[in-house]
Amino acid sequence: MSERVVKDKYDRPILSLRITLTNRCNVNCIYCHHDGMRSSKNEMTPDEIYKICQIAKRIGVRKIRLSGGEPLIRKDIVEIVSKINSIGFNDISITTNGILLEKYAKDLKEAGLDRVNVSLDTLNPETYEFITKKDYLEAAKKGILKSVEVGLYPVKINMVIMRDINEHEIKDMFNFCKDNNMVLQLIELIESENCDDDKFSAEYHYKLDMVEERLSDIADEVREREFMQGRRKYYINGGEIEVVKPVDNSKFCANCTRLRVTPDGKIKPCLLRNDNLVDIITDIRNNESDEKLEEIFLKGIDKREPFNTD
Ligand SMILES: Nc1nc2c(ncn2[C@@H]2O[C@H](COP(=O)(O)OP(=O)(O)OP(=O)(O)O)[C@@H](O)[C@H]2O)c(=O)[nH]1
Ligand SMILES: C[S@@+](CC[C@H](N)C(=O)[O-])C[C@H]1O[C@@H](n2cnc3c(N)ncnc32)[C@H](O)[C@@H]1O
Ligand code: SF4
Ligand code: SF4
Repeated sequence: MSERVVKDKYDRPILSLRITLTNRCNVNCIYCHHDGMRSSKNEMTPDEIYKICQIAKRIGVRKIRLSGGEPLIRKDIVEIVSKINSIGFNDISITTNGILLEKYAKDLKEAGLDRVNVSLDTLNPETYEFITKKDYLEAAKKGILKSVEVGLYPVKINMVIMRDINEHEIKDMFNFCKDNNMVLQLIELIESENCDDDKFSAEYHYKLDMVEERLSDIADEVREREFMQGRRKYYINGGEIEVVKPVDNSKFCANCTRLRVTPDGKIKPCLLRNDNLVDIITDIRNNESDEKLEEIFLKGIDKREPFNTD
């Protein structure tokens, strides 16, 4: 039997769910968009997250991504992954700053986590401290290597590229990734109303078009991820670089297949909008039926619109 696929009004299939587990974090990155939302009271419990994932599975979601804030500062993170794993998704992943990964990587793997994306913008301790306001570079690196060691695969390194801050470090970071069998993701800085410093994006924004051109020239192979915002992957000398260019990119939004959930249990149709959230947690707490909860999910999907259009 073929799996169910729900599409939105723009013919985009909903294949992945991104759950922001908390807005709290153990660092304070200068550019952080906080997954598009600041408030963080009333975080969902593991059972509530489990229920949301069960409904997601019913409507055909294949992939679950846990994010934050920093998802690993939730003390129940292993329990959350274990519960989600019992539902049977194709892919469960976490996006993390890596600082607590040395502690949790093995337990997360055993609980059913498939892979991690770890944010690391620099290998330079001073630059790391400038960006995050903390000196946790070594902890993050240890966490990254531990993830590789326990078999989370692939480990992806998220590097947000900023003018005059780390643009010159791409080659070093690529070598660090290649040497440790990891994928490098270069991310264009997104302007967001949820960033503490609203002038930051304009000052440090660095267009990745030239970088992509250069990668095209030297790549042995280029592939496109059709159901993942049409992103391109470049294979170079046995290493891999993916480029994430969400800014003013209508193709990126036209190929967006993910729905989001906020820490306090609202369906969030788009990273960059907060005027179309749909509350689902109230009905979960009222023990409403799965059919009713599915209807709420579908209402969230109905509100999806591409943020960037031509
Ligand atoms: N505008 C926009 N940016 C996104 C979206 N999803 C991810 N991003 C950006 O892409 C970057 C990487 O996100 P991750 O959480 O590591 O996950 P991913 O790369 O999207 O997912 P995988 O490739 O499956 O590992 C982050 O900097 C996000 O800000 C999205 O739906 N819209
Ligand atoms: C909000 S963080 C949450 C997960 C975790 N704390 C981390 O840093 O990986 C998710 C991803 O968004 C990226 N991000 C945050 N603010 C951004 C911005 N303004 N532009 C582009 N990416 C951003 C981070 O680098 C990280 O890879
Ligand atoms: S990007 Fe991640 S690690 Fe940095 S402040 Fe935001 S949530 Fe925390
Ligand atoms: S519509 Fe565009 S901006 Fe909104 S979540 Fe999807 S890719 Fe991101």
